[in-house]
Amino acid sequence: RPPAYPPGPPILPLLGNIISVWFNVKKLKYRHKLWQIWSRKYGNLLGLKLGSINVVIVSGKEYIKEVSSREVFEGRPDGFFYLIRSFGKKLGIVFSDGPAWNKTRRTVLRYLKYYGYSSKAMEANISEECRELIKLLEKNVGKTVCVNRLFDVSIVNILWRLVAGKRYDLMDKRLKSLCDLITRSFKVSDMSGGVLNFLPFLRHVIPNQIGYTELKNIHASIYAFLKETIEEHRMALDVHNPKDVIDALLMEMNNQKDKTLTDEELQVVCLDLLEAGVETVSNTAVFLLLHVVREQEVQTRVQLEIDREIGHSRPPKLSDRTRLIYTEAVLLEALRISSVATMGIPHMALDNAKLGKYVIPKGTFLLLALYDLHNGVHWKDPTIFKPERFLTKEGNLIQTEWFMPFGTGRRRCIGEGLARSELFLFLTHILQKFHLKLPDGAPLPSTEPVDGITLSAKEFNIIFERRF
Ligand code: HEM
Repeated sequence: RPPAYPPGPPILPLLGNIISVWFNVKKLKYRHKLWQIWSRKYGNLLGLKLGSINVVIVSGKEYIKEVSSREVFEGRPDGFFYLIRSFGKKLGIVFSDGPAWNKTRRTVLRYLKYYGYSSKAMEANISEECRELIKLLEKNVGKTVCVNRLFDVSIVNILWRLVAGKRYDLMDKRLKSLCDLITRSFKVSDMSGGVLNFLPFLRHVIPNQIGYTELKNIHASIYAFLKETIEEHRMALDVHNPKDVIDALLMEMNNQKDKTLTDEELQVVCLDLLEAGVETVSNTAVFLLLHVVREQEVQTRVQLEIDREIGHSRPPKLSDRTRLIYTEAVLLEALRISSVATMGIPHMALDNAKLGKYVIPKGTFLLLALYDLHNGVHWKDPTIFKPERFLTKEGNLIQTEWFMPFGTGRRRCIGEGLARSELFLFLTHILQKFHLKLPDGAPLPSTEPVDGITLSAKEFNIIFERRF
């Protein structure tokens, strides 16, 4: 028999699995939970049809690695949901593919590095944001602080200093509302694109109910901010002294012969960096606080390690990472247990391809089950926050292929180094100075996340107490 499409639940004409997905997600609350349950039933390659689109859920480290490493699966979906954020075209880095993606990814990385990415300047940049954040927390010592959006502006600042050469005050109203917009856009749907992707004509019938109106308005506001930023750069551009990534890309635009780099492309690149680089780190940092306030022994062990290896007279540095092994294990455990990018970013088959004993038709979306990889059967007591699982008996860090929060292969995250540095410096700066506790009588904050494009923590409060 010729190879078939991977197995899955029964497919209805026209709608495919949309109705059963809708009912089950309502019941289970999380899409990744449904994919997990169905994958256990049908296998590590779960074949679905959502509307007219084939969607395969890829589970287990072997298949996730295989899909991430084969060129034929290097595409990104071109469904309606993905393209409304980029003028109806495949632009930028995150949702483009082919030679244009490759060129843009390499160019942007080159300029990010030139302007300080992964260098000492980057460390100075993150450290400055940590100092500003500590100042803000100093003003709130002893008070009840809702921490869910605590890191947003700091994280935009770190990225924005490279991209646009500026930072904002942590209380800046415009930047805070920009961050709120990004957060809201991440809650409208999930990485599969939802109804808007699979039944896009519904936007003409029930635009509000399926999130179309909201997404359109959000993107219009974010683009207004980006256009203004780019215009300011264009007016002030000094061709002898480009100051940041936007300047460098504007110069490249002026000098190019093939006209491939357009204004729209530049705007989408900026949007990509903001969307991919802010919610992911911010939500993981908030989960970190959630876990260390819940697990007071973990918090104490990190503080003892900081006291022993760094002391109180100087701030933490990235070079301390090699000695703060337990703290590193805490970061890895937070990235594992809270896996904010539950299904990575969807890949798309660029041609018909064989995978295992099945055939994946051209145009199929492939969602990588990263949450399941990190919280599935491989891990002992996966729901328990246990940093020791990342440590050998001798106290060294364990590397495992069952852990790939940033993906793998040519489409892997370009922000891994930055994200890990940010998380390390935020956590150590905060725990060096403060003890984190819950307000009197408050219940333990829930580890149950809120669903969306990335998972986030439910609202909770912390009291920051000065340690010395
Ligand atoms: C905890 C933080 C982060 C997590 C968990 C995370 C996770 C991921 C994952 C799973 C992917 C998809 C890999 C794939 O398609 O196979 C990805 C892609 C990407 N990430 Fe991150 N990321 C984080 C932070 C960042 C930061 C700080 C930046 C900004 C510099 C960033 C920029 C990107 C970009 C541009 C892509 C698309 C790459 C491409 O399609 O070629 N991410 N990330």
